[in-house]
Amino acid sequence: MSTLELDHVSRWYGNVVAVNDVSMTIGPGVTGLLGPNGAGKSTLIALMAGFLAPSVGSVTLDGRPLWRNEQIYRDIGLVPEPEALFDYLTGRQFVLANARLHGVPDPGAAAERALAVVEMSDAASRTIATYSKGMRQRVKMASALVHDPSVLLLDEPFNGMDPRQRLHLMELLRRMGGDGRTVLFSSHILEEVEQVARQIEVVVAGRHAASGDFGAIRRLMTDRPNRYVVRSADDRALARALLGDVSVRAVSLRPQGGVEVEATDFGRFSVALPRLARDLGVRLFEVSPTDESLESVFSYLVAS
Ligand SMILES: Nc1ncnc2c1ncn2[C@@H]1O[C@H](COP(=O)(O)OP(=O)(O)OP(=O)(O)O)[C@@H](O)[C@H]1O
Repeated sequence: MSTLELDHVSRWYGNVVAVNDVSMTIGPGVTGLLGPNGAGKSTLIALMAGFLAPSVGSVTLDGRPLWRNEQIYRDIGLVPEPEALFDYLTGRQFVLANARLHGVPDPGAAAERALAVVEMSDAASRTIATYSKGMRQRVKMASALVHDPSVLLLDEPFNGMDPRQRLHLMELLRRMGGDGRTVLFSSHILEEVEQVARQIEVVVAGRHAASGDFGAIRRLMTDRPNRYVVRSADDRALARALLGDVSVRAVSLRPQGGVEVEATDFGRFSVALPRLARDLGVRLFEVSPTDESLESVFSYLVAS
């Protein structure tokens, strides 16, 4: 059982602050590292893998510092995001090379075991150039697992996978977590994370924005104020009525037509709007959210 600990960690590249004063503890089981593009997820994973030194703060595995600590690499498996594979090698040769690099006692047996775990034994004699995206991901996973590490770190492992490959990988991650390994994977998609991860850590613009199980994170995201544009046959009358409803925090008439509504409670608002329109005899033409982008959800989390 292994626990990764980040204690007030910052990392900058020149004058770009990629990770800003992050403290978090990653224990056994599956943890999802959620954040929009550029949030600092890859930098955090590189810090946890011992590939990068923190500019400030410390990253430890069971109390041992990760940076420049060769012994610790035996405990860590990393599945990086870039497709840096050797296409001319077969899957088996690639995994075997990694087993040798790690200096495992019986590299041949270790490679076969790792290939079997990711269900790649049958395709192991083909060159990597002939693999699909999902197969490439699995062979990377096999090479990360070949030395049987207690910690597995995966950077955006679901990117570019089709639904079947996605389900397969989710199942594999669950199994790894269930075996007591400390598994952390990054993603920018909440739905993806909540299907596998027991614990979710949210990072935005280098900062640690939220932490909890998926229920807690989901609540944080859906309870934020929601903005909608409503177009109707009589915007002014509708705006007046909406302002009187508890589910609505602010209403404004847009110069180009339509009412902009800030709702505090989406559930109540979705019931109140059609009821008010019906009572007023006003026809509704369109209701559309104005800020459903993931970035706006994340910015709300950081601001709160
Ligand atoms: N080697 C580098 N030199 C300069 N800036 C960097 C370097 N690596 C990352 N950055 C910057 O640090 C910030 C965080 O990048 P990082 O790749 O860690 O984020 P991310 O959440 O993994 O994003 P993505 O999902 O797009 O890979 C970004 O602003 C990025 O441009």
